[in-house]
Amino acid sequence: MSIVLGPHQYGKAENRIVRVYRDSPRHEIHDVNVSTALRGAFDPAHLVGDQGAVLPTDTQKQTAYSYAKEKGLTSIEKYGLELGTHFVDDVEPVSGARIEIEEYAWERAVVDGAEHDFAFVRKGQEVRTAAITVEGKGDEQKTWVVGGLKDLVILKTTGSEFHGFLKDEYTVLQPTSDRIMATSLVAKWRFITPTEGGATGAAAWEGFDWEGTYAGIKQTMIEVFATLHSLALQQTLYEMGKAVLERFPAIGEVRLSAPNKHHFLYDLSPFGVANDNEVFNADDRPYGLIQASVLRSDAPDAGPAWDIAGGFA
Ligand SMILES: O=c1[nH]c(=O)c2[nH]c(=O)[nH]c2[nH]1
Repeated sequence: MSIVLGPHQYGKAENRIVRVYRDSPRHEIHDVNVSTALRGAFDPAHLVGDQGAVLPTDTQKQTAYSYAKEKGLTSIEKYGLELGTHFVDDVEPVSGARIEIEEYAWERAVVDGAEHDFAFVRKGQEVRTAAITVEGKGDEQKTWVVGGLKDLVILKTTGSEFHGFLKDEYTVLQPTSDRIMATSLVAKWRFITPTEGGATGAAAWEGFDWEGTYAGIKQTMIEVFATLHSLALQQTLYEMGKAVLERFPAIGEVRLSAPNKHHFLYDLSPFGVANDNEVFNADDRPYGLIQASVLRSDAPDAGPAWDIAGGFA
C-alpha cells in the first residue's frame, strides 16, 4: 500500500463581479458570481510545496475581473467560455478548467411610468446559472456548456392531481384530484457543442444566441407547468424537459430538480367552516424531491459536463 494524490483542482471561488455598460446614458448592468477551478500539472504543489506551476488564485481573480472589461460580460455562457479557454490555452501547466457562474438579474426602476436609465431594482426571481468545462489544448480541445436556472418559484392553484399511487401499511396519504402544485425549480440544460467548421473552444460558439435561448427555455418550462394538467410532479418535469428539447435543437439534455412544496388543505371543520380548496398550510419541510433527466437518445456523450466542481464539495 502507498498513499497517492488523487484528482485535484484549485481556483478562486465566488468572485462577485458587477459589470456596468455606460456607453450611453441608458446603462446596462450584469451582476455575477464567478468561480474558477484549474486542473493540470499541480502535483508538486501538493506533494512538496513547489509553486512553480501554480498560477495564483489571486491571478485567476484578476483575470476574471479584467475579462469583464476586455472581453465583455453580457451572456454568462460566452464569458465563461472565454475565461475557461484562456486559462487552458495560455497557461502552460493548465490542462482543464471549470468555470461556474451565477447571475443575479436587475430590472429598471420605473419612475413616473418610465424605465429609469441607471436605477435598478433587484429581481426577486430566478438565478441564472452556467457551468463551462474546458479540457485539452489546441485541436484536441473540448468544451462543454451547461446553462440553467435555480430558485424559479412557480405555483398553480389547480390543474394538478395525485392518485392511484402504490399503498402499503404505512400509507396514509389521501388521493387528490385537485391540489396546489408548487416548486422552486432547478433546471440545467446541456448544450450540444457545435462541431462544424472544425472550430474549438469559444470560437465554436461564435454568434450563438445565448440570451434568446435562455429566455425561450425559461418561458417554455413555465408554459408547460401552467398548461399541462398534471397527474404528478414527475410527469410535469418530464413534459417540461421534453418541450425544451423539441423547441431547442442546440440542447441535448435537461436535468430538473424540483422540491414538491406541499400545500396542505387546512382543517377548518372545528369552526364549522367548509374549506373548498381555499385555505392551505404552506409547509416548508419535509418536502418531496423529484429529480429527472430528459435527453435525446442520440445526445453526444456528457463527458465531464455535469461534474459540478469536479465532484468536490
Ligand atoms: O407529484 C407527486 N409525486 C410524488 O411522488 C408524490 N408523493 C407524495 O406524497 N406526493 C407526491 N406528489
